Amino acid sequence: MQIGPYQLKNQLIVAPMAGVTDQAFRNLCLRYGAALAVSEMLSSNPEVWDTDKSRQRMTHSGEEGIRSVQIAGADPELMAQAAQFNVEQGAHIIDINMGCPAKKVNKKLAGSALMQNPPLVKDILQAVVAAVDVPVTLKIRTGWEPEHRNGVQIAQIAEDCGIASLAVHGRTRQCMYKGNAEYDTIKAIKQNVSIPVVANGDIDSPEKARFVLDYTGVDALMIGRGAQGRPWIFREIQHYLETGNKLAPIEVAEQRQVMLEHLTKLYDLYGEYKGIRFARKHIGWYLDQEDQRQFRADFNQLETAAEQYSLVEYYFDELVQN
Ligand SMILES: Cc1cc2nc3c(=O)[nH]c(=O)nc-3n(C[C@H](O)[C@H](O)[C@H](O)COP(=O)(O)O)c2cc1C
Repeated sequence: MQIGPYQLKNQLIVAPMAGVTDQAFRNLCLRYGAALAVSEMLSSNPEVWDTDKSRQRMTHSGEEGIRSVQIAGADPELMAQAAQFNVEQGAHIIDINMGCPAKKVNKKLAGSALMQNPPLVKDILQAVVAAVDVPVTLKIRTGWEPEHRNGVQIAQIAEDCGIASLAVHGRTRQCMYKGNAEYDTIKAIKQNVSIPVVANGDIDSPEKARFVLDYTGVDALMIGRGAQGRPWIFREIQHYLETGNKLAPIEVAEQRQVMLEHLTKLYDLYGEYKGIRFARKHIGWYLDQEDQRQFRADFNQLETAAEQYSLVEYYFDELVQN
């Protein structure tokens, strides 16, 4: 798939997930074969750019691959300024978030609430596309609510405004994360625009990836929660798409190495206090089985990076010995 001047090496993209897809996690996914990883959403409100959180999200040094930075907001002028600012900070692609149902975002009528207001969508897209020389991509849901699935209309507006590619999460705003993602609207969108379309929602296995590609005819797939605690899912899916065969599950030694590296990167990125809190979330996803419950409980009690690191090492040493 082509996004402006960038030819993606395959059809797999890491979904933006605030609080999850930081630089440490994006780099792991890219190493395991994802062609592109979209950053966590950044507010278009300049008043918050000077916070630790925004600064962390805007840092790209050490970042591998094509840098796609997501912005969120509802004011065309502020969105245009945010896009320019992030290009100055090193973004290669600007992604606009019209897919987020979070209350905090929607109160300000940003994220997926914008889909209720197609003229405003047009104003925002035109302003951002005109403001920067890099490709601008858009992420939407299928509509505002199940009775108003206006994804096709918004997609056509996006195409007219010069959006370089469109990712669609197969739920409406009202559905939040309930039920299953539906792919019929995504298929209809693909049939009604000529810009690249990316399918998103509930793609969590190689077989599901194959199914969604075939069913919708889209150009690429975007994977979010399926990669939590499993960044190697991109290798598994790519292998399956290429060969039709499933890879053996990841070896214990490799999983150990990935988790320990991930911990180190989290401590580096956030410092010890915040790093150990982020680590609890990620380690909980890596080791999420019922028989790993005691491990998780023990891990979550720890208050230093050194103890967390040692407990993960110990866990794997025990696993190899038994
Ligand atoms: C914890 C979390 C944070 C998210 N943050 C964002 C975000 O910042 N921007 C965005 O466009 N979507 C965000 N999303 C939505 C995802 O990008 C994706 O559309 C959704 O999770 C469905 O894909 P999945 O089933 O592969 O997870 C978030 C989802 C989760 C679970």
